[in-house]
Amino acid sequence: MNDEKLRSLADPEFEQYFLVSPEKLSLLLRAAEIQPNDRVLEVGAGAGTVARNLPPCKSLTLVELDDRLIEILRDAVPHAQVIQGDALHLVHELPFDVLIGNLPNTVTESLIDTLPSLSFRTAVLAVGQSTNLDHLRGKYAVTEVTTITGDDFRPSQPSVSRIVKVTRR
Ligand SMILES: C[S@@+](CC[C@H](N)C(=O)[O-])C[C@H]1O[C@@H](n2cnc3c(N)ncnc32)[C@H](O)[C@@H]1O
Repeated sequence: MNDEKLRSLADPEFEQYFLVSPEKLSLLLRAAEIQPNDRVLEVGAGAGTVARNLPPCKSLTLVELDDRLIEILRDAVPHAQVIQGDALHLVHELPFDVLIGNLPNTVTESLIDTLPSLSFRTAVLAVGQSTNLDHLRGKYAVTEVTTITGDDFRPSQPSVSRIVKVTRR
């Protein structure tokens, strides 16, 4: 999908900025360490710019709240199961080994609070610059992968986010 189409799809109400930087996508994918037997869940999958770059895995499920993007995701990533709904509810219902998410910061912070109640091996999440992750550090190793901002996205994202990797100790 070209830049113009991504810009026209983006709805500020949903804080939609789609990650397109090949360098940042590659860092994100490397951090996720997806194995062929993994069940992968991406929450807030947007237009599929991350999902279509994911390596082969046992199953790929994409959750997106905005119903305008559901058919676009199905076309962009035909091998994925695409579900319209709220990630904060669906993470409790869907099984996964690897979780990937670049959601609005307030949603991510709620997701982070709920992580200890979920069963997974690795989560790779975009978080705000000031999002506090200290409460995860006892149970999980939390490492910073990279920062993403500006022209890493279409449209350009005004704020800076951090991609963090969370793995069970
Ligand atoms: C910043 S965009 C990122 C899209 C994609 N992950 C990427 O990096 O290109 C955030 C996406 O999360 C979706 N979203 C917002 N709240 C959500 C929620 N509660 N559950 C699922 N998706 C949500 C938005 O509609 C939007 O597509």
